[in-house]
Amino acid sequence: MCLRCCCDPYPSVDITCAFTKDSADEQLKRVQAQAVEACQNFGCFHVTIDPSKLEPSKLENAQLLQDESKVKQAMEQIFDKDFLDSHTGGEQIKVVPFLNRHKTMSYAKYRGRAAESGSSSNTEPKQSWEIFRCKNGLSGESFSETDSGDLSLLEKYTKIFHQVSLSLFQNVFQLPNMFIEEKDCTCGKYDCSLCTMDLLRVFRYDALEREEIMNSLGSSPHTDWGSLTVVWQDSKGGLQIYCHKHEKWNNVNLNLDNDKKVKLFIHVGDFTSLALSDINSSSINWPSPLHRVLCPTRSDELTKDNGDTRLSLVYFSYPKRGISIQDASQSKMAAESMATSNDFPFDRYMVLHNQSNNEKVSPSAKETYERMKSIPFDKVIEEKWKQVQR
Ligand SMILES: O=C(O)CCC(=O)C(=O)O
Ligand SMILES: [Fe+2]
Repeated sequence: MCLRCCCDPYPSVDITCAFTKDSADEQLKRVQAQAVEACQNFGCFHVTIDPSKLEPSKLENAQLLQDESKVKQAMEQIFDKDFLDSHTGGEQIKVVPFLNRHKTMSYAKYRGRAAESGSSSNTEPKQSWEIFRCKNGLSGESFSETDSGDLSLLEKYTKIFHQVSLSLFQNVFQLPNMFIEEKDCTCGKYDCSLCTMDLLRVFRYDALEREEIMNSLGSSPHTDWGSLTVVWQDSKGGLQIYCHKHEKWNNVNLNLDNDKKVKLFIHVGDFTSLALSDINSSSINWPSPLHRVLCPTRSDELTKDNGDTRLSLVYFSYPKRGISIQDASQSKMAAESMATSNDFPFDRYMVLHNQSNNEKVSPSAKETYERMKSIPFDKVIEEKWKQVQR
């Protein structure tokens, strides 16, 4: 059983050179080693990127993430009450179309507080918008006829996060290209749908009274299902990671230097962790960290209610369509053998748990792994989305 300490502080790696240098470069080799070590020891790490050292074409629109107040200002527009009323008509779940920069339709989905996203039966005190990198990701759903230009900003953010994720897989981790879908969506052109499951979610967490915070978690404990998650959180913090060894929740502390660097936090997801682990032994090579989010504390001045909320942008990367855990498995033994170890901590992976609220007896996490490992992961995720009623 893997009982490595993964208490804070979490490592921080400046990955700017991953956008500019080729793989023979010594500085990039050091960055690769630091990032891989962070993934092995923690399954998560901070990254910083210095846009002033990049030509804009290397990471388009990186400046949109440079300044916390600008991100918050932009995102407050889409959570503004009047904006929500006019685009969702007061509904708690609504797909809203908007004109993208190609002047064709894209879609974003709003979820209000009553919309449950996880396994617990309580309402989580947050609102969110989500957008798929695939233009047709939401197009099959019913939507209103209004169009909102403000939502097109979500596509720009999606693109930045995708470029960061791609650069990590290709230039930093140097893993095979099946862990991530590189291509832009062309579904409009070819009339297919969901060419990639990659998606951005923007969360706005309510500020709560101090006594309420532990009873009403912003996000209940979970691991992320996919290849990799990229998180931008504002200076309220609130993201916490669990250390299994010390049975302790640790804050993901922010570096608040006003140095104009883009500051993100990276999580390894269940897919990557399962593919890189040696399932025949008991060892997790790259853990998929258990994490949760605490809501911010409400200040005494009621008028400051809005300023007290916490904002985060969370981007989920998934493997290429059609790829199973077994296809991506880096352990030849695990890829070939049917036998899996009884010591491997399958229970730690949310993707292997039935997250629906129905009472029926679920198979064990190990049994689920056995069944799931050879199924294309996009099919697995479609089933998971049904479990959490998306
Ligand atoms: O809001 C955050 O910082 C993280 C949320 C999260 O963990 C998730 O949506 O999977
Ligand atoms: Fe998460």
